[in-house]
Amino acid sequence: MSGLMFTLRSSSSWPCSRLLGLSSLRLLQLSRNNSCKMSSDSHWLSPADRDQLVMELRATGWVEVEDRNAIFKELHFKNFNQAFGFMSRVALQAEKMNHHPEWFNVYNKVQITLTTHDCGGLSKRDIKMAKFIDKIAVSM
Ligand SMILES: C[C@H](O)[C@H](O)[C@H]1CNC2=NC(N)=NC(=O)C2=N1
Repeated sequence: MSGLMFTLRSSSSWPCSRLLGLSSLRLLQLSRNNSCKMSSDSHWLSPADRDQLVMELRATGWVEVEDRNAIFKELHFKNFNQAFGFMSRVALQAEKMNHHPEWFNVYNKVQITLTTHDCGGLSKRDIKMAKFIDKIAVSM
């Protein structure tokens, strides 16, 4: 079924989102989810796939972020050199995938949060990046 396409002309006092009864955040989420699902590489995760894959990542120390559709892990290395070397490897992979972590480093610790901003939540890219991170971390 083709989507209903229409143009809303907002009056000076009523922005479009109010006319639809939708908050602007919800509109943003809907548009992002659509762009994620419609993206040519279809990285969108079904709820069932998401739950299964996140459960597998829990086994290697990933946890779900409470108020976000994201996953988090804290990694510890022998020293800063090793931590930074790890981050360099992940950075190259992030550029290759065009998918970048949210991360924080202090000395030998690296805290990583993965989510797909274009989708407003987890996508297959996050799973792929998490598995890459786990692989590199054990090789350091
Ligand atoms: C313009 C650029 O391609 C996009 O912003 C890419 C870059 N890296 C990204 N990284 C992550 N984690 N999520 C994204 O949606 C994303 N989008």
